[in-house]
Amino acid sequence: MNAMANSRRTVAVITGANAGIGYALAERLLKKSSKIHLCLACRNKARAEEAADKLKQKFPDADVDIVLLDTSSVASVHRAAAELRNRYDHIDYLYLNAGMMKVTGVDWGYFWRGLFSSRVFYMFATGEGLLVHEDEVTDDGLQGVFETNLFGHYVLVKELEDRLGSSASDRYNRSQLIWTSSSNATRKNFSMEDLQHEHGKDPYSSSKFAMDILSVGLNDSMNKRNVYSHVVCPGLVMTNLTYGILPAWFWTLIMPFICLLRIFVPGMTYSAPNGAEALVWLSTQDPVSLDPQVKYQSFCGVTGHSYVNQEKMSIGVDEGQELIKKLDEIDESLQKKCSKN
Ligand SMILES: NC(=O)C1=CN([C@@H]2O[C@H](COP(=O)(O)OP(=O)(O)OC[C@H]3O[C@@H](n4cnc5c(N)ncnc54)[C@H](OP(=O)(O)O)[C@@H]3O)[C@@H](O)[C@H]2O)C=CC1
Ligand SMILES: CC(C)CCC[C@@H](C)[C@H]1CC[C@H]2C3=C(CC[C@]12C)[C@@]1(C)CCC(=O)[C@@H](C)[C@@H]1CC3
Repeated sequence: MNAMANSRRTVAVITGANAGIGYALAERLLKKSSKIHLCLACRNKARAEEAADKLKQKFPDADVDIVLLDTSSVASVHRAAAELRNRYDHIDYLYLNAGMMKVTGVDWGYFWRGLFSSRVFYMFATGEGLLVHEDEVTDDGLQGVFETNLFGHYVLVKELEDRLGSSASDRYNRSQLIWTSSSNATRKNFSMEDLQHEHGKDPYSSSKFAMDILSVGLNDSMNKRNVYSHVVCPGLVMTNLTYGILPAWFWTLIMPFICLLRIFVPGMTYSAPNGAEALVWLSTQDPVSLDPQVKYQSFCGVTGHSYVNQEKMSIGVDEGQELIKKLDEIDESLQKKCSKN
């Protein structure tokens, strides 16, 4: 880890760290170096404490604490950011991982047609068009998937700006923003005119594509301050998110099939530690040498070994700037609403 060589402690904050990929990431980071200070940013105190206790049991010397953060509430994001600013004068790694997807069903007709078509492997790798989604409106009046996956994280980054990077070009002052995006992110599901995806059918894909655009925009505006942003796809991982699509027993039953499918679709990482591969790998890289136009994917071989693949994206810096401008407008209008109440 690049900040390790410095005498001050290395701080990593992980959102959605109490379960799934976020928790596996926490474990893998501690396995790499028990000197890292971890902060689990979670929405539920009991679940966060349980995860922190589990980590401390496995790594008795580890420095692990929690902060309460609900990315679907701007007030909660502001409170969490204030708490994090209080505790740390510098954040080295900010993992923007918390996320949700509300699925009401699988389009099995589309699945069977896809199975006997040329798009079969693409279908397994991206899940594009296979799921039937729903969304909700948050107390902030925003679309739930948009606010949870993207907007709440954007506000967090903004609020933590003075704890990220530094204008001094010292490499130990660098910070990395690492977003858990998805191979399911597709341009055709995203519109700048319908950022929150109020009128579309795939809010998850839209929020993840917006994440890819945002990361490109943030590099453009923040690299000069030594802040670097990258996106990751962990592959298809068995977590509460996938158990919301099909039951756990089903996924366990078809595990041999999924492992075999890795010959053609290496994104079938299946386990959370495998899925965390690219997230861990990024923390070991010099961010200056990384390409902001690449999505870092966790891949897995048939024998079960995980590795990182790089997939080129094609996103304009101007798109990134436009998205940031629009997110700032939403943020301002929410702040105005709050100050009136
Ligand atoms: N599983 C997969 O196949 C893939 C997952 N991803 C992405 O990986 C990330 C992690 O998901 P995964 O581990 O699979 O799923 P899990 O459901 O296991 O974990 C999601 C984490 O995010 C937290 N979370 C959800 N909503 C909020 C919120 N409003 N505020 C704060 N935390 C919240 C959950 O908290 P709680 O436990 O309280 O619900 C949990 O800790 C997500 O961004 C997801 O989109 C990307 C590609 C594939
Ligand atoms: C394999 C089984 C016999 C049939 C399962 C069919 C679908 C339910 C899955 C096939 C590809 C999967 C997939 C995802 C969800 C479940 C599938 C559609 C994701 C969209 C989950 C969230 C992500 O972010 C993507 C990376 C996944 C891509 C693959």
